[in-house]
Amino acid sequence: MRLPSAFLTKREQQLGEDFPLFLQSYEQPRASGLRANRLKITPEALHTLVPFLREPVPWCKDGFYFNEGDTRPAKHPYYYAGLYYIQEPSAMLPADLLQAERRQHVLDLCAAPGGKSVQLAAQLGREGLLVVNDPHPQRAKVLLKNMERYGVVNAVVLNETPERLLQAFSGYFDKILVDAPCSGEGMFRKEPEMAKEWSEESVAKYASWQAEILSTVPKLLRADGEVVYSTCTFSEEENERQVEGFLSANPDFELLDMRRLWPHEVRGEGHFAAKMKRISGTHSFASEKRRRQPARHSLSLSNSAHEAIAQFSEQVWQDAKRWQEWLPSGGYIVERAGHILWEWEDLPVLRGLKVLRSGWLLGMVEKGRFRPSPAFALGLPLEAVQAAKQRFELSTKTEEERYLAIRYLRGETIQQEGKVWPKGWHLVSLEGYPLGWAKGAGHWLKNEFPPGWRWEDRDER
Ligand SMILES: C[S@@+](CC[C@H](N)C(=O)[O-])C[C@H]1O[C@@H](n2cnc3c(N)ncnc32)[C@H](O)[C@@H]1O
Repeated sequence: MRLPSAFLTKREQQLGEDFPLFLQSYEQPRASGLRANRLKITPEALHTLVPFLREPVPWCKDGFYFNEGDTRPAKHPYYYAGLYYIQEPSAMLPADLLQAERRQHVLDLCAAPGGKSVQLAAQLGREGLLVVNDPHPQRAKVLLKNMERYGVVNAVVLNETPERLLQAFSGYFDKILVDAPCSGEGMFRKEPEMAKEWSEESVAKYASWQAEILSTVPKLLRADGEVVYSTCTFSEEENERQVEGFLSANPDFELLDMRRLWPHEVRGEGHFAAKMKRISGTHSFASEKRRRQPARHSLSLSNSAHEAIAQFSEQVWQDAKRWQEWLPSGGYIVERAGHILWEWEDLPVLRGLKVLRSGWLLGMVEKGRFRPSPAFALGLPLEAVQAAKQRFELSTKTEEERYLAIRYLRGETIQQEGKVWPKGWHLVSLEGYPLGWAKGAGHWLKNEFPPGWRWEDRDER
């Protein structure tokens, strides 16, 4: 691979006698990894279920290596059920360093496509609020899709600049991840095109953007809150210098931890992460920004919406009220223009912000009928799958079964000899994990797996 000479000179100055080892790392195959999605499955259970996992990633308890040559993990029905996220191993470091805790307010400021957001969501569990943001409109859409695919129910997805978040979230967050846009020097082995675009000017340009993004953090973070700043680049200007600049501009913060992963020292492409904590000050969320909320667990639904969901719940679970059991605690149901959502109770007023999603989209009420969203299925806990009476269970145990699962994921209508499906909604699951919806129509099962989410390789069997 041809690397820019100014880039090599900089690394030589930075690494000294380790520089030849660094250079040699470009001749090694790159490391590939995936991470168990704890919202669905433990790493131990995933390891038993999936044959292609290799050793654990040392700095991430949910991560594993896999060999690119053996398999394509993105072409497995388990991937569609959100059981794992394919992630470059060193990219697993920053969220593990931040460690979100139950009931916290967490912000992923530069979040798309959402690898670290899913990781933070799993740490948070179904309690607390995860705000994920990306200012790039198309990337924010991918971020939303990933939140839904991975069963994250307590995320707010925004498409904003950091500065504009202040109007709603000043002093609101316990933890913030700033996985900043960077010159991507750690991506050259994976995407050699990036090496061609690299220049000293681009490093300087990113460094100035990073400082600007970081400058909003103190205003968004509460007293004694923590921030992790990370990049997938090597330059000191984008890493240590940013941390130094941040700490000198904000003397109420201290450095808790700072780590670098180098590709010649670990199996990974390289990453930088620094954790800082606010040690003094009284910065706090202005309570007047809280919304006037209905009581906890309350259902502020119109009668017609209530009836429509009850009818749907009776079809799937044979009980009109059963659907409410699957909602996390600490939130409430809202209805907006026919959209039914579960939202976290502590959400501030979002007026004026570009909101792609403000919680768990359960579905829509159209002409008096409830249409469940794909996100509703994928966010359901496993008990909800077990309890479903109208359920279409798929498997990957035999070739035939695996092929049927792929046919569902491709969006095909399902017909099976001698099989009759009662009318109404059926929850589709894969070995007990929720996957989507289908509609019974006698000898047919109409596929409701959404077009943008489908298995695309037509030749795959
Ligand atoms: C390194 S990527 C984030 C990767 C992501 N954290 C993940 O793990 O999947 C950086 C992101 O920052 C976004 N970005 C660019 N300018 C930004 C800004 N001024 N403020 C916040 N995010 C920005 C980019 O659109 C990009 O999606």
